Amino acid sequence: MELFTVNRYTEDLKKPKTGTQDTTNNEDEILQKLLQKAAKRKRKHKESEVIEAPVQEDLAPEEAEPQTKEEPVEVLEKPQELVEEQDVPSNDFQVLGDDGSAAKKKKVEMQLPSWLAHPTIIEGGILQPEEEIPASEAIDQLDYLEKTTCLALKQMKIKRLFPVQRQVIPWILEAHAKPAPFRPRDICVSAPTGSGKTLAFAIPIVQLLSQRVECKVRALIVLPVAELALQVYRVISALCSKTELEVCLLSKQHKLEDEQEKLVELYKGKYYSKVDIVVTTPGRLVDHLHATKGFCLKNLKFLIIDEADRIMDAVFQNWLYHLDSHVKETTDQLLAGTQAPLCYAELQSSFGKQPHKLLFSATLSQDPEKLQNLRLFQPRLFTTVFTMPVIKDVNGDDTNPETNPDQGQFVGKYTTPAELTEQFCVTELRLKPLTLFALVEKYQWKRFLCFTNSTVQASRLTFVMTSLFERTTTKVAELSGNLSARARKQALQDFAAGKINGLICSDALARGIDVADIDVVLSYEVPRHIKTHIHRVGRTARAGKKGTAVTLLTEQEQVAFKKLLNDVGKGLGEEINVSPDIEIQYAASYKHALNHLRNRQQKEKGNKAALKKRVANQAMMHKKQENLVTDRPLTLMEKLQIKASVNQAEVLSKKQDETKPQNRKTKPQPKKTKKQLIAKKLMNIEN
Ligand SMILES: Nc1ncnc2c1ncn2[C@@H]1O[C@H](COP(=O)(O)OP(=O)(O)OP(=O)(O)O)[C@@H](O)[C@H]1O
Repeated sequence: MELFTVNRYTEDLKKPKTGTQDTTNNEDEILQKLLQKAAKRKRKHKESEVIEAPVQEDLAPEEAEPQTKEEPVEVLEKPQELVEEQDVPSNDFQVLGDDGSAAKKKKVEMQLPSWLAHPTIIEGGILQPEEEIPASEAIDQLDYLEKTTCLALKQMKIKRLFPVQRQVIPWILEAHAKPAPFRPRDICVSAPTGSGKTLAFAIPIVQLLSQRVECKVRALIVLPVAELALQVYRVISALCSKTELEVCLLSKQHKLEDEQEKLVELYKGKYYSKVDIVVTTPGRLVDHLHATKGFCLKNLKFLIIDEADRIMDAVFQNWLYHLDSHVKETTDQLLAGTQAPLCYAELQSSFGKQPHKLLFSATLSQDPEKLQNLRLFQPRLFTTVFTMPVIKDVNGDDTNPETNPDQGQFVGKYTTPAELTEQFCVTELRLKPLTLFALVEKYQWKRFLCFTNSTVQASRLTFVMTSLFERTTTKVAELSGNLSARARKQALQDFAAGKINGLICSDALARGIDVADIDVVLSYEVPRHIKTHIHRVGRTARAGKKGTAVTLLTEQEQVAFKKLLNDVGKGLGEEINVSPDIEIQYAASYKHALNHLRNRQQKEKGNKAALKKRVANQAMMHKKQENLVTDRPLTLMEKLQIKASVNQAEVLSKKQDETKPQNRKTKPQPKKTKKQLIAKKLMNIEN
């Protein structure tokens, strides 16, 4: 896309006239020509002023549209602007940054690649209640679903397919039914949260792999966090229950050795794969690519990236680079390097050698160009964002801009589930926790998620809310990256079982987590990005069920948040409020809660300072001992190593201190651990 046009005037200068004319004469001639041109223009504009209908050939198309009578000021002003421009002799060069020329610049229109501008629209966005589904749509009536799949779906209590599944599943199955050298187009699917994207890729890959003879890793599903990977693993395992396919979950929640045992086996000096489908996080995948002998991806048929925009945004140990070198030995690389095959011969040679890439997300539309890092093969986009492709006439102009102003605007638009109601509540910053408490009490929400922007805030808010809810039946807990994987799993389980009513979360878990029947999702702090908002509110109103999302805003935040929503074609929603005298009503308990928090923070500060001092003292003591024991002084490297190990110990104990607020009452025992650590380090140095 061209952003600027720079005209270089070179022609006449390059061709000096032959004979007696020197360069000076030539320049004079050019100057004459330019002055003539300027005079000609002046004449033209004088004429246009007379007839009061200016010819605006230099203006952008929308500016050149006939002016209505309601805007007389512009009609008079535009010729004036043009006349003023003529005062400076034109030299046919476009001066960058020049104010006059900037006014003339044509509006730069976003030109999407064809595959983004012409998506396949997923029809039937609203998920109908089960009772209203016609018999013809029941899963056993769908001829593309195998019996084993229907059986598994029935066990999962699924009676019909959702729109995204109805569209994507047959498409993938059909694409793979075509003979060589046909290569299926890679696909990107952008559909709202809770619309059933997991089954949309799980069903076809399980069906297409179920007839395999030898067990090899043929499908790799990559998800951003361990909790999500576990969730998808469960769905795939349930689908595979009626087949011979083996599924394996790789995530940091398990020991690497245990996973290695599940992945491969060594028989008579040769490694064999024990699994067909691998569900993993990017980080863990890289660990196995480096450390697991026999973990082979050369037979990969499907590469599925869920929450694709999130995964492509983050670096995640450069996982794509590592994956690339492990997939297929072909001349054209999977994820980087040469272009996708263009001619028949290339297509034939690459047939079956590259995995079919399937990308899914609810917010894929932010910057789909990023996905090009994956070298998608003739990608196809499936989306529920309802905008028609731009229809251009032969001159490249939009044929009907008035009737369809949103045409072709896929990028930057998001859809939330139709069943979601969005609301907001305006409050003061100092009263936010109290407002949150009052809202839960007023609406009697028994299952809610409350999002904050950081783990520290999640931890503090949980503390205050626990104190506020002390005398009620409502129980809240923290669910953030602060906690260990096990603690997070436990919190989610307790919430699902109804032992906890509210989870106060950081955004680490805003994506993809599927917990049934959440009454309301609360945003305690305004999300920094619109994508975060879409994923937060998407934890409710899932699978066709109704849900509510409430954002707590201060007066100032309200303006910024409204803009954030408007930019993607959304509105603030309905305003709700709590009684204005909540402050008086709950004054005592709020004061009590805040005092508690203050004490806790002071204690934490004290603990940290004491710990730091203790660690420093230990390091000093140790150094002295070392100098006594060994005659020789420590080398620089040894000193650095000791320092690093002490620092590491310090960071570790700090982390433990932060992540286990409930254990803070127990006496810290860092002395022994640190001694051991230093001793171990020294042993290593000496060895
Ligand atoms: N055909 C179906 N019938 C009934 N329930 C379904 C169907 N498909 C999926 N579900 C249920 O809908 C819920 C949401 O599905 P899923 O997690 O796949 O959504 P998603 O589109 O991936 O959402 P997100 O973008 O938030 O990750 C799940 O509880 C799932 O069991």
